[in-house]
Amino acid sequence: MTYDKELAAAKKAASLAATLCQKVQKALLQSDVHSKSDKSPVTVADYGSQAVVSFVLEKELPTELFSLVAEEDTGDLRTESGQETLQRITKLVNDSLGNEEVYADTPSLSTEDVLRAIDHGKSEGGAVGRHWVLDPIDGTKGFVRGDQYAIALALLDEGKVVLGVLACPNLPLASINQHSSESSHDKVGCLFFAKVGEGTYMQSLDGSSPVKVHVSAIANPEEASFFESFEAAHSLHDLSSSIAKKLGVKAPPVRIDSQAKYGALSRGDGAIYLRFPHKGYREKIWDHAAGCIVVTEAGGEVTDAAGNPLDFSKGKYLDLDTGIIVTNKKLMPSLLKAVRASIEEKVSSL
Ligand SMILES: Nc1ncnc2c1ncn2[C@@H]1O[C@H](COP(=O)(O)O)[C@@H](O)[C@H]1OP(=O)(O)O
Ligand SMILES: [Mg+2]
Ligand SMILES: [Mg+2]
Ligand SMILES: [Mg+2]
Repeated sequence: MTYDKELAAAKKAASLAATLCQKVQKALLQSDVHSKSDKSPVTVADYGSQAVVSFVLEKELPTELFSLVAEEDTGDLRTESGQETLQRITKLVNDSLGNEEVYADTPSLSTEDVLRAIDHGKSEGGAVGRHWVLDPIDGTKGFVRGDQYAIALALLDEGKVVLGVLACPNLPLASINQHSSESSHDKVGCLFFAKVGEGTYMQSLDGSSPVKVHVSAIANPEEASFFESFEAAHSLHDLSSSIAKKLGVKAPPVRIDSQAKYGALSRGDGAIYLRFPHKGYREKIWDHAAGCIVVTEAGGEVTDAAGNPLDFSKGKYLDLDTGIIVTNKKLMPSLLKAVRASIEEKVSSL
């Protein structure tokens, strides 16, 4: 079947990367968190995860042209002060791969091999051919806090997302909606995956059989709950709350980090996800590609604030009107109306 071997490789790559991230999150030292030039945090796990995914995809799909658009680059790791960090990343990567029987005989990667694997992620993407799209840790701030994060991997074919995998190591296997009990949150670690035209499935990261998931069927906004960023710096919480009020949503927002929001929405834990970055922020394709197909294949819709579908064919960035909104097909028309009204109010009050 189409993209079968690509999906199998993507699941394997994201699961291995998740194991690496879990190990680092457990032992996280302050010295593992560095600041990039845009002031966002990056850890040895972000780099390690990118190296592992890049290595596994190339190994598993040797006959295909390999193009990867990924978040991290090796600039800081090639400096004098980056050498110790690079050694640590290399050890982490070798430990993760060494634990896999199939790679046990592969010679250990050198620091140069690791740099090369990370640098594979330099592709610009676009509308022609196939490109893998990776966020090695989406929600680094959540990761550093000990909260939610995701390894998000998708495949673009001629500008369209054709498969997506979201590994969410800290997301409970049971629903996180407001009616679920705390005790049902004990078992964590979800792997969501979707292939175009074939639906979305979830399994546990430790390998249970996959179950098909669907977005919430709620049609009455009063019964809906909505997700937004944990970090207020990532999304305008006041705009989301004005939209929710207009719609008649009663429940308070559920704030969690990363594309785990798309995963949770795809299985109906909540019905709406609203994201309105501050002025001047440009959304990147790796922050939405996997989440988008996971939600749409589960029966949901993902659009910008003007109601247009997201266009992943323009390179690294998404050119968007104002924000991103996600919900089921029944709620979308009234949600879009509330979004427009709230944005107009905001503009006229300036
Ligand atoms: N200033 C910002 N505005 C919006 N999103 C941001 C900003 N800085 C980083 N991000 C990205 O937002 C996503 C997580 O945000 P949220 O948890 O709010 O959904 C991540 O992709 C994060 O990148 P990163 O992958 O580096 O963590
Ligand atoms: Mg980052
Ligand atoms: Mg991200
Ligand atoms: Mg990231």
